[in-house]
Amino acid sequence: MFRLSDLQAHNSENDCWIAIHGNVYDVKFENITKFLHIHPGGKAILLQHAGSDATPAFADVHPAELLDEYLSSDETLGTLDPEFASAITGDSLSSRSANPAPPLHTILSLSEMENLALKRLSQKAVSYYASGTDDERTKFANETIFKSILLRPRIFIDCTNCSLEASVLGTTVGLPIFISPAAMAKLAHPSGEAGIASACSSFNTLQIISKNASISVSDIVAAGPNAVFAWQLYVLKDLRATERTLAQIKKIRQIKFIVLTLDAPFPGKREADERFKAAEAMAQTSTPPVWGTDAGLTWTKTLPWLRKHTDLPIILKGIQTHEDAYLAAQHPEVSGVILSNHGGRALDTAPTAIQVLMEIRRFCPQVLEEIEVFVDGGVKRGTDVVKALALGARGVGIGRAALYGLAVGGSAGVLRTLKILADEVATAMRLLGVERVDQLGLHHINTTALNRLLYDGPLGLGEINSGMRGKL
Ligand code: HEM
Ligand SMILES: Cc1cc2nc3c(=O)[nH]c(=O)nc-3n(C[C@H](O)[C@H](O)[C@H](O)COP(=O)(O)O)c2cc1C
Repeated sequence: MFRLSDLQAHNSENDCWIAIHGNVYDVKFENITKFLHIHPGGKAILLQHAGSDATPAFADVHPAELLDEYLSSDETLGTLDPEFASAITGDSLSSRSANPAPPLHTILSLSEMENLALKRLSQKAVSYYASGTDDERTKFANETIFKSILLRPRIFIDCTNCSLEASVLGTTVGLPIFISPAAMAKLAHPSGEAGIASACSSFNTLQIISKNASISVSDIVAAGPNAVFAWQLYVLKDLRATERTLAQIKKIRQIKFIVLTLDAPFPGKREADERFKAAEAMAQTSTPPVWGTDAGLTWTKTLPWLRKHTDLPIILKGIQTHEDAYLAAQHPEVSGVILSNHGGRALDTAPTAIQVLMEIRRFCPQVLEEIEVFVDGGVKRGTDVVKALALGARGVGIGRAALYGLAVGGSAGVLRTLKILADEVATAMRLLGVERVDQLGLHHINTTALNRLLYDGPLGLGEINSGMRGKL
C-alpha cells in the first residue's frame, strides 16, 4: 500500500504514477503501449496529475469501469492508503456560472437554451461541446440546410389528433427524436448521461449511450426505466478490450441496439478545443492527437466480427454517401444506418445528413425500404424534424441540444428541450395536415433549392455490385 508521498516523486513523463479510485498506476512514457502515450484525452492532462491522486478529475469525466477496459494489470502497482485519497467533488472540471437559470418553462426555443448553456458552462465544456472541425462549414451547414427546404401545408384536414409515436427497428418509441451519443455529459451537469436518460424516460424515447459516457452504462439505464437504450461502440485498437465490453453490454437487457460509429476513424482538427487545451497547457499542439480506436475497420472484417460478439441489431453511424448506404443495405448484419457527419466534428465540408438522404433517394431509393435510415446534425426546430421525416428518415437525433439542456437545468433541462421540440413537431404536423409521423412524405416538402447542392458524380453502384458478387 502506498502513501501519497510515495507517489509524489514519480511526476514526470518518464516516471509517472497516478492514483485513481484507490489503485496506483504506472503510466510512464516508456513505449507506445504505455497509457500516457495512448490516453485519448492526451498525455498533458495525465501529466498535470502525475504523482498524485487524480480520482476527482477522473471521476468528472470517466466512469470507474474505464480503468479495467484500458489498463492492464502490469500497469497497476498497488493500492493507495485510503487516508491519502482525495474526495470526489463531482464538479472540478465542470465549473458552472453562479447565475441561476431562468424558470425552464420560460425558455421557448432550442437556440435560447443553447445561448443560456454557453453562458453557464465552463470554458472547457464550451470548447469541447461547441467545436466543429477546421472552418466549421459542415457544422454550420447542418443547421442552415433545413431552412432551404420549404413546407407545403394542406388545408381542410381534421388535425385535432396528433401522435408523435414512432418505431425504431420494431421497438415503439414516444418520439421520432432520439438522443445521439455524446461523450462526457458530466461536463454539463453532475447527473451526466443519467440526467439525459431520466428525461428520455418521460417521453419513452431512445437514448444512444456514448462509448465515452462519463457515467457507467448500468447507472444510466437505471435512471431511465421507460426510455429505450442503444449503446454506441468505438472499436478500440485493443480488440480484446472491446470484446470484453461487448460481453458486459450483453448483460444489460435494457440495451436494445448496438450503434457502431464509423465517421471518426481519426480525430478531426477542432481548433477551438485545441486552443483551449493549449492555453491550459493541456496539450502540445505540435504533436498530433492520439486516438485509441482502430483505424483498420472494414466491411468484410468488422461486421462478421461484431456479429459474433453481439446478438443485438446493428446500426452503422456516420454514413455520408449513397454508396455506403447502399453497401450497408447489402450486408445482412446491418439493420439500420444513421446519416451523420458527427455534428461537423469529423471531416469539414463533408455533406449534411439531409444531402445524403436526398442522394440516397436519387441513386438508390430502395435502401430506404431495406434498412431503417436515421439522421442527425443541426436539428434546432420541430420543422427540421418534420422535413427529415418527410424525406424518409425514420427518426432524427440531437447531440449538442441535449447537452445544452442538461447544462441549463440538469434532467429537467433536457426534458424541457425535448418538450419544446416535441411540441414544435406536433404543431408542424397539424399545420401540414398530418396525424401520424408515418404519413409525412415528399408531397409535404419542396427541396428545389437544394438541387444544386446534390452530388451529381458517377453512380458507383456497379463496382459495389461486382465486388459483392465476387465475394459470394
Ligand atoms: C487512466 C485511465 C483513463 C482512461 C481509460 C481514460 C480514457 C479516456 C477516453 C476514452 C477519452 C476520450 C473521450 C472522448 O473525447 O470522447 C478520454 C478523454 C479525456 N480524459 Fe481520460 N482516461 C483516463 C484517465 C484520465 C485522467 C486521470 C484524467 C484527468 C485527470 C482524464 C481526463 C480526460 C479528459 C479531460 C478528457 C477529454 C479530453 C478532450 O477534451 O478531448 N482521463 N479519456
Ligand atoms: C460533445 C460531443 C461529443 C460527441 N461524442 C460522440 C461519441 O462519443 N460518439 C459518437 O458516435 N458521436 C459523438 N458525437 C456526435 C453526435 O452523436 C452527433 O452525431 C452530433 O452531435 C449531431 O449533431 P448536433 O450536435 O448538431 O445535434 C458527439 C458530438 C458532440 C457535440
